[in-house]
Amino acid sequence: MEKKLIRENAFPSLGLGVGFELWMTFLAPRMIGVTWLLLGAVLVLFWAYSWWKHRYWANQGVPTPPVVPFIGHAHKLFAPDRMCDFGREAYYNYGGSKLCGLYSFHEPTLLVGDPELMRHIYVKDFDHFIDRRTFDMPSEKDIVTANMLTLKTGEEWKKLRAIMSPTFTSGKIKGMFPLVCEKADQLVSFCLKEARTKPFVDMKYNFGRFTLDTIASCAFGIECNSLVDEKPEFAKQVDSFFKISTGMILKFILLSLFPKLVEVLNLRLSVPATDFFEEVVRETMRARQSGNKRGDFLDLLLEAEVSTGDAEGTKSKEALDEVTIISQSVLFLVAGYDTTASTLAFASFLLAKHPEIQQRLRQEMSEMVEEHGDITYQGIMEAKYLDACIMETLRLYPPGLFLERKCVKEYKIPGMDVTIKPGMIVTSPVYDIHRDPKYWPEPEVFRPERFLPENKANITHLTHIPFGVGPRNCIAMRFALMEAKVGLAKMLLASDIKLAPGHEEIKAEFSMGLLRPKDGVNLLLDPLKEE
Ligand code: HEM
Repeated sequence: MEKKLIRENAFPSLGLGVGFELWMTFLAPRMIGVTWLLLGAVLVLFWAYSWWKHRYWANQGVPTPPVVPFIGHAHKLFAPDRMCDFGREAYYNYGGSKLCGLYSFHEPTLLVGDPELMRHIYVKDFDHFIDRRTFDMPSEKDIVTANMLTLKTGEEWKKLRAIMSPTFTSGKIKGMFPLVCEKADQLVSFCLKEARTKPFVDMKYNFGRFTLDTIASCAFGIECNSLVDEKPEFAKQVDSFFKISTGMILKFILLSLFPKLVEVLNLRLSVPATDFFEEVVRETMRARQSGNKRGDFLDLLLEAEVSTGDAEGTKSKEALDEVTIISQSVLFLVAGYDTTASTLAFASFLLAKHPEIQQRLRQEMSEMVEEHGDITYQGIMEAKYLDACIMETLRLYPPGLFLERKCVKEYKIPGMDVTIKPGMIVTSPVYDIHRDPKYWPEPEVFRPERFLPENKANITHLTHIPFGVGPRNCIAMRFALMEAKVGLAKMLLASDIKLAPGHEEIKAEFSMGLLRPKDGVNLLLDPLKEE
């Protein structure tokens, strides 16, 4: 009776009466039970679906690290700080040194570390793997990023790459040499000035200013003055490209899972600093169109706007649109900045840690100056120990941790029963290959001699790949090497580089596929000449 009263009081105005009581007493618990049962069934079905999806590699006899239902390995692949450790685990423990299957949620991807297999994928059968991963960037705000060469696909990529490649012919690089030397001299003065007033010099910061000023000057004739201005605006803006926020990672996860939602929400995926560089390039283009030609990268793109002629000999304009030109220009400024600066920073740290190697390199530089009268293009190109030191630095610290290609035509891996389907991503773990004791005895040791001409025959083909592999490798490799060599040679001739107390070890940051020094590279500089 008491129970009944309470129920009636609880629903006084609804007038639910006896029927409701019946429902509450007998049917509701059953309904709840049925709902749980249905939910459980859906979950089991979804789990079974996930399990079946994650059988993809096992069915082809390809090893995989343990998978987590539904997410596969995405929690490790998308976590910037875990990605590298996971790559190493897959490389050494799950067959990645040959090939290993991974899952980004339910999407199978392949990790290929075997040099012979890489030769097939990246070089010989490149027409099956011409693209990299693409992102649908529907927002107008991302148009500059979406049109960069790095994201271009198929024929469009081929055409654009052919237009951009002549930027770095031997003749053009030689022509840029005096400009690079000028910027390197500014770098040396700036560093020595800092050495007089500060307890140590942050070489990552300073090399970053040097590489930014150099690429801006060589490719566009823009003077950034990052080594002269107190508060260099260019440098501040370019730095923001390399600060990866949680928001950005979440946006990319959203993009890979729900591209339509990103489109509906009109989310911006590119870094806001892109707008700053877009404006700089627009201004420079306006100056060029009024007649100032330099024969540099920007001119190449602008001239490609008016290339003519088809098979029948009819004149046709094949213009590069303005957005395409701006996109490649912004890409060059950003790509030309961090990679070379990190290489130089790591090299100077390694030389500070190994004074005997530093001394041998300085000796080679002094002999070059004695022979040629100054640092010359020919002298730099012929300096074998300098080349070996840069190559060994790039082996230990390759700025790009992974290479990546997207399959565009079904591909059967030679000699194996494994098929790669169109759309599948193939990656290669550069960092792990570079430190694999199978290819590099005592891999953790900085030993430039490995790259001297007499020892080069001992290096297995495609086990030293800091600039990538095949027709889609780094477009600016020869320029980057020349720039790094000039910067390092000038620094060594001007100053002894030493470890700073409390900064004897270097911390590296493995972030979104890029390897960079963490928290700068702080060193002591001891000038070799009276100032
Ligand atoms: C030490 C310096 C550098 C290193 C280690 C480096 C490394 C790389 C790597 C690993 C790739 C991908 C290659 C592949 O997928 O096979 C790449 C691509 C690229 N790099 Fe570099 N890079 C450096 C300097 C530069 C500079 C100075 C520029 C521009 C001025 C530049 C522009 C590019 C561009 C545009 C691509 C995309 C090529 C394409 O998709 O066709 N890089 N770089």
